[in-house]
Amino acid sequence: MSSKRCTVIGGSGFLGRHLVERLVDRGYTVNVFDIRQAYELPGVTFHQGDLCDKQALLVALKDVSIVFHCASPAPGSDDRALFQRVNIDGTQTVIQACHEAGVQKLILTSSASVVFEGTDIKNGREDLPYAKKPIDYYTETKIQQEKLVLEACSKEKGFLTVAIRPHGIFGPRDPQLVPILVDTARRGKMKFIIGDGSNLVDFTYVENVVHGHILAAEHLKADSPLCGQAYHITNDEPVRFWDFMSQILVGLGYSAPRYHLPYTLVYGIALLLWLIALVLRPLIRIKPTFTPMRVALAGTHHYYSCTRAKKDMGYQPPVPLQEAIVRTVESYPHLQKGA
Ligand SMILES: NC(=O)C1=CN([C@@H]2O[C@H](COP(=O)(O)OP(=O)(O)OC[C@H]3O[C@@H](n4cnc5c(N)ncnc54)[C@H](O)[C@@H]3O)[C@@H](O)[C@H]2O)C=CC1
Ligand SMILES: CC(C)CCC[C@@H](C)[C@H]1CC[C@H]2C3=C(CC[C@]12C)[C@@]1(C)CCC(=O)C[C@@H]1CC3
Repeated sequence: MSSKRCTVIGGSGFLGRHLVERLVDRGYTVNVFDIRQAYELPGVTFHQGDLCDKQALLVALKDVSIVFHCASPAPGSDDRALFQRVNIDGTQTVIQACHEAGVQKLILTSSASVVFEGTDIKNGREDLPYAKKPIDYYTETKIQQEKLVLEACSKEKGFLTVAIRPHGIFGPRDPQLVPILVDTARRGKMKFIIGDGSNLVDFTYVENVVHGHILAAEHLKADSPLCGQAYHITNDEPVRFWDFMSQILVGLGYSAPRYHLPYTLVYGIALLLWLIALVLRPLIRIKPTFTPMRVALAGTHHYYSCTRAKKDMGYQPPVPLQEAIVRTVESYPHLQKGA
């Protein structure tokens, strides 16, 4: 079995597709497994299916030595059953399928948010405890998913696992950060800064996240420290949340937010709206823009140390933040003001 044959579960998604493209450039033979096929690429074989379906997975894992698992329901969803089914039950199925197919390495895309409880994290390391009160169902199931994958690591069985924890991924084709930001600005709701605007956050360029995944796959060996460990992968350049948002907005021709609102007030209102939406759900479906989760992310410090990734796999972010912002803004001409 060639060590350069791999399957990317979730390979039609934002991160997954960037990962697939880079793997192909590096001479890997790549299968994509996803519930949807979003594109075609020479040399890439697509397998459409649900990762909860072991038989479908086994076809995509045949003769493969590395599996990257970067599929998840969208974090913004409030469908608890879906998160449980895909992130927990589905990940268990992925692990079983890897065993049956003789896969040697499983690289999970986890999230730095597994330790975030809505309060400040400054230069957080991987040994911070998992959040006892995760901020949403997404985070709750990402914690369980990461535990499952790391516990499955077994040198005896020849099955090695590692978890990559990126934070705030952005870049070309991201369906989330820039589109939500622009939509909010177009509706005239990006006028306010939540809190004093000094909170530092990690935003990580997608190519740097891809680089971290490939380094992890190539350094994961029975005698390496990576086995069964989690690694933060960030741009290693914490930035003020509101400076980052303003740079993207101004780059696309919109005004930067200017007026300050107290964090506790906005968080309280977001919580109230969330409760109202919950009560009214049987009658009408309301999706507030400022959810408690988004307000917490916008108003607190949350940045992480990637010292462990530097030490164990020689990680350095290849694309600096300012260049990443320019590339991202240029990649969304259709979201420019007036377009
Ligand atoms: N976007 C971000 O800022 C961050 C994302 N992550 C993690 O990175 C990973 C990739 O995220 P994105 O690329 O942003 O999301 P995405 O939504 O663009 O991609 C996820 C892919 O998973 C596929 N998928 C979902 N359910 C599936 C199922 N049952 N079976 C097969 N495929 C399924 C989707 O069709 C999609 O193509 C996720 O695991 C996410 O939790 C972690 C930290 C930050
Ligand atoms: C309306 C504005 C106050 C905020 C607009 C931007 C947000 C959409 C994004 C800012 C931080 C982002 C983020 C994530 C999703 C998009 C943001 C909320 C994640 C929740 C995605 C999944 C993760 O694992 C963690 C990310 C943290 C940062």
